[in-house]
Amino acid sequence: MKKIAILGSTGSIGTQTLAVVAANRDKFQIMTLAANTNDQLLEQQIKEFEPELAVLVDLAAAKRLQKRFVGKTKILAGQEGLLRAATYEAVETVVTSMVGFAGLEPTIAAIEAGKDIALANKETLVVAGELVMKLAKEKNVSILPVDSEHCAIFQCLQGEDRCQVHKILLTASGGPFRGKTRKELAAVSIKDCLNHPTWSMGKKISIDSASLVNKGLEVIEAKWLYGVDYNQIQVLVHPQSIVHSMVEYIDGTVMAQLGSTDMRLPIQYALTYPQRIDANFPKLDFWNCKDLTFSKPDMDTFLGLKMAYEAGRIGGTMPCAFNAANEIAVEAFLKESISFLQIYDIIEKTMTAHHVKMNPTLQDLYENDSWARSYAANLFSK
Ligand SMILES: NC(=O)C1=CN([C@@H]2O[C@H](COP(=O)(O)OP(=O)(O)OC[C@H]3O[C@@H](n4cnc5c(N)ncnc54)[C@H](OP(=O)(O)O)[C@@H]3O)[C@@H](O)[C@H]2O)C=CC1
Ligand SMILES: CC(=O)[C@@H](O)[C@H](O)COP(=O)(O)O
Ligand SMILES: [Mn+2]
Repeated sequence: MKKIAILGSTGSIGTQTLAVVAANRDKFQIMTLAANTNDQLLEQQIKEFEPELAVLVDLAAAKRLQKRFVGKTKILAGQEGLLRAATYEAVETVVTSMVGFAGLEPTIAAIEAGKDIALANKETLVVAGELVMKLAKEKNVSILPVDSEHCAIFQCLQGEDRCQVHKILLTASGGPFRGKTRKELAAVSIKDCLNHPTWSMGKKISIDSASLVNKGLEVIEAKWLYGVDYNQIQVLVHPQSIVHSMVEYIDGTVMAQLGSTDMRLPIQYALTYPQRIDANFPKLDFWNCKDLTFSKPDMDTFLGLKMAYEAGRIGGTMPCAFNAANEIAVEAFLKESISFLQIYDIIEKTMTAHHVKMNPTLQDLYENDSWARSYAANLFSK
């Protein structure tokens, strides 16, 4: 019985993780759950999975739940509660399914406490990949990728010599605006952005997929997970999202992982690795597969990917600034304060103004995240 914590249990990845657990009650036990504000859904989850500890970071939401909840589960509030959920003694694996930079602190706390990490929160490695991977090595904990592409790469690397990897072929759906011109992107709405062609996901990652910032974040995530150079990571637009990514070896062999567009597969694999267990979700049906196509991404239109490569190659605190500017811009876009294309402007201006610090400490990263957030916010709130 694997004992699990889920940070971000009320979100897209969190609820799908609970679906995997519900289908395999003999294999997994939920020890702690944490979310931000959604007390109604967290309460339902507590009733169904009976964790020992549940946390709402938002103090008002936690208070509401503490007032009405009767049961054995202890309910805590705030950041302190979140860190308790991440480091809870009996937990073996922490699923990091919170969104954004907020995922960094509890992930580091969980690694410090010796927990294996099923990593969905890609922002953690974008901001602090070098530090996090080093810490995981020191603490002898596994970082198991949940992101579908990174799970695919991980599977393609099994049993192989990593020194013989020629390149990683990272697939991208192209998002809802694949093929569109910059002019056409000017007036896109929130609803257009959230209409992802192949995946159903939380709002922030859906906007990131539309801007190709998500693919940029994934390039940096792959760099740290697999220790490759940026020129060894090639993005391929594959609109069908069936080939989840590939690895090309020095002899020209290409290994690919294919599967249905269902996040329960990578989530389950991260929780059962190195074993596989039966799927309780639809498998790929080759009779109904459309053509599998691959093409070059349009990085001159979808600047999110181009700027992420730049940020990654510069290194130091630049990916942290890139990420913070994007988070601020996406939040503003979702509040209808800026247009879609302004997301790119805000990232670009923040990166241009940023003074990079190489080999940053965690403290440096926190300071640079704060700096980039306020710089980015000032670009449109004046
Ligand atoms: N969705 C997907 O298919 C995929 C997602 N990912 C990555 O996984 C992560 C989660 O994405 P997704 O599930 O789509 O996001 P959602 O927006 O659906 O869910 C986010 C979750 O995080 C919680 N949360 C937000 N802020 C905080 C905070 N400060 N403290 C504690 N909990 C917080 C939310 O709580 P509440 O509901 O209470 O606000 C919610 O449970 C992201 O990093 C994303 O890039 C990666 C690959 C695929
Ligand atoms: C499901 C998943 O892993 C997402 O990160 C997905 O990759 C988004 O699709 P895009 O390829 O459109 O960014
Ligand atoms: Mn992905």
